[in-house]
Formats: sequence, C-alpha cells, structure tokens
Amino acid sequence: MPETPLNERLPIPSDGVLDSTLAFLRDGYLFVSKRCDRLDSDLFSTRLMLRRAVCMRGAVAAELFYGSDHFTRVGAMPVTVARLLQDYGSVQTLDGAPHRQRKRMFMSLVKPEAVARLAELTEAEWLRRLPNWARAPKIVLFDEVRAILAQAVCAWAGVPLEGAETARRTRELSEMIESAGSVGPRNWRGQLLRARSERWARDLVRRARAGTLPLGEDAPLRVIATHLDHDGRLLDVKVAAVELLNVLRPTVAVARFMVFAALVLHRHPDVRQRVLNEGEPYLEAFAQEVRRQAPFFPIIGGRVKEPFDWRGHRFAQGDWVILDLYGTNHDPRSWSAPKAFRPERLLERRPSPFDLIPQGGGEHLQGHRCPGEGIAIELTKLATRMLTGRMRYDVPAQDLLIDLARVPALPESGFVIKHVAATRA
Ligand code: HEM
Repeated sequence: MPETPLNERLPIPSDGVLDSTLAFLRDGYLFVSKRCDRLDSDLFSTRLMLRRAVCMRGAVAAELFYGSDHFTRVGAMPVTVARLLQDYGSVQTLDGAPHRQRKRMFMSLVKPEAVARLAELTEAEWLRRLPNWARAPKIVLFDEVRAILAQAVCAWAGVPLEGAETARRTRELSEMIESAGSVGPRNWRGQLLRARSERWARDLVRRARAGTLPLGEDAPLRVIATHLDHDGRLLDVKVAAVELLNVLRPTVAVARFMVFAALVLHRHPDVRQRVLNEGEPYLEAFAQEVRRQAPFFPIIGGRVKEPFDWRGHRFAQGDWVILDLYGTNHDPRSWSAPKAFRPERLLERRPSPFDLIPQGGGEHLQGHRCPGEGIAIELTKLATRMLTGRMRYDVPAQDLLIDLARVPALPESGFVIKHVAATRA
C-alpha cells in the first residue's frame, strides 16, 4: 500500500455492491482476495449482512490488525458464529489487562512439556485404534482422528470420558466448528449441541471445584476451575465452562490439519519420502506448510475502538474490519508460488508474526493470537509421523475435491483409506 502525506485522506475503495453476503457464501475463502485483485487494493469496503465492513489482506494489513491496539473482538462476529466458537465472557471477548490475565492462564496450559504430553496421549490412542482399522473394510480418516483427539484431549485436560460418551462428545465438540460457517438448520443443530456441551462443561467445573474429580496439579480442568481473574475472583461457572470448551473444541479441530497432511502425503510422494528420510526440521516445516495452505478460518473480524488514520485512510469508531487470513497465507508477495506445497520455503526463512497467520498473528499475550498453535503443530507432526512411519494403507478412488465455498473446507470424502496395516516404529 502506498504511503500518503499525513493530512491527505483517501477514500477506501468500495466493491460497489448493495450487499455482498451471497457473494461471500459463494466465494468463501476467496471472497476478499478476488475483490482485492479486482480493485487493485489491499483494502476495500463492502456490506455483509447489511452492515458496512472494511476488508483487508496481506502482511502489512495483518500488522495493523495484530500489531496495534486499535481493535476489539466484541461485536466483531455474527452472533451465530460467536456463540459456537468463543462465546460470551471468553478470553477473546476481553481487552487490555483483563485479557492478558486470562491469556496467561491459556499460555500456562500450552507449555512445551504439556503439549508433548498431549501428543503422547494422542499417539497412544492412535495406536490403540490401529488394529480396528486393519480389520475394517475402510475408514474415514477425518472421523477417526476426531475421536482420537477428543479422547486424548479429555484425558489430558482431566475430563473423564468413557465408553459411549466418547462418540457423543466428539460429535458435540466437532459440530461447533462444522456448523459455524453455516446458516439455518445446520447452525441451529450446532447451537443445540453447544448448549448440551456447556451443561456438561459446567458440571465438570463444579465437580473440579468440589474436589470430587481426581485431577493432577497441572490438569487444564483444574487450572481453569481455580483460575483467579483480573478482579482476583474465580471465574463464573459459565465462563469457566466456556474456557474449558475453548481448549477441548479446537484441539478436536486439529483433525482438519491432520486430514490435509494426509492429502499432501498422498498427492506428493516426494514430500512423503522426505518426511521419512529427513526427520525433525523438515517435519516441522511440513506441518507449518500444511497450516499455511489449509483452508480453515478464512477471515477474522475486529471492531475499531477509537478513530485512527492509517496510510491515509480514516477508520471510525465502531467500524467493522475483516482481515483475510487465508488470502494473507496465500499472498504471493510473502509466499512465492503460494499454491505450491513447498515445506522447504519454511526451512529457508522463519515466518514473520504477520505473514503466516492461519491462527492469527502478532504476539500471544498482547493480542488475540491463538494460544493453541503449539498444539496444532505438534499434533499435525504426530499424525504425519503415524501416517508415514507407523502404518501402511491404500487410498481408494474417492472425491478428494476441496470446495473453497464451503467454510470450513475439507476433502469431500473426509479422506477414506483401506487395507490398513500397522508397521514397526
Ligand atoms: C485447530 C486449529 C486451530 C485454528 C485454525 C485456530 C484458529 C484461531 C484463530 C483464527 C483465532 C482468533 C485470533 C483472533 O481473534 O485474532 C484463535 C483464537 C483462539 N484459539 Fe485457536 N485455533 C486452533 C487451535 C486451537 C487450540 C488447539 C486451542 C487450545 C488451546 C485454541 C484456543 C484458542 C483461544 C482460547 C483463542 C482466543 C485467544 C484470544 O482471544 O486471546 N485454538 N484460534
């Protein structure tokens, strides 16, 4: 974006459409990029759900969004999405000192040793299920890894989960993500399941506080239940339940990255071979490249707290601003040949806090960058190790198309595999 003299105001280009909601549903992940390309601008205004929105993309825009204190998340997401994802009273709805105090709690849960423990539990659960896969005519990887992750994250968090409950809780936790991008009946169903999960989580918090659950010192359920907030008080039970779900739900959602990893291994035998031969630095770069490319969260919204000027443009208080996460991760100015899957690009240079932003950008404590990045990376690496080193399988003909109009996206079939056999470590 060109610099302009300080006192000159530039109008923000508009897409010129009365309301772009239907176009957003049609274009999905490409909505912002298509219009930025057409208008030859990284910034444009539009109307979504009859409300004016300023869309932006690229590392420079991400730096404004995540490197400044101009935005709040309050009122920045449609209610139907907010209820399913972060919900009221959650860390994402906080700003300033209260946000930092709550965020510190989240960051304390995801220290490397804790993430390693979660990865161990996930590996054990994966290996436990492997013989069943070998006996089945075929399995849908997405369904299986969601169940593995639900089981593992509950064990890690100190949440009891046994027998038939696993399937029910897996469905509830994953439906919140699956239906967040939908409108109508699918979204209503997600809301219903969400209400059920919240009742369950509230009960867990009460039991943790009453001391009737066996919980280790560092168990995330205990940490959340006993956390003292900015005002020195325990979290309201409802808010604590929301934060517990904010750990469980997105960990199950890592299943998506795992399936995208499986797809890449299938489509790129050379990459599979390098994963097998080269070990850690390449594996880490592989997982990062999966995160960069996978269509997961397309955008993130913020609302302007106080008026400010930026590069000649005026942002007014209350303006709804939308940052294009997917478009920034695919911006050719940061990523040459962005559609090509090239882990080596992440061996050659470290991403900046603003150009690789599948889970938000900037600083974790100061801003809203996702605290679960370590979990997402380590669990994607684990799945990649399992798929390459611990099992053989065939990938039968199936519909692997990824529809970028569907949010969140996934290969249509969920990635079916058959003739599974365990191999030695
Ligand atoms: C599955 C992959 C994941 C994706 C794609 C993802 C994506 C995101 C995004 C885009 C944000 C919003 C950043 C913003 O508001 O600017 C976010 C925030 C958040 N994520 Fe994740 N996330 C993932 C995994 C996780 C995991 C495993 C956890 C568990 C700890 C987690 C917990 C959170 C929390 C608590 C926030 C709110 C942070 C804040 O407001 O300060 N996420 N995530």
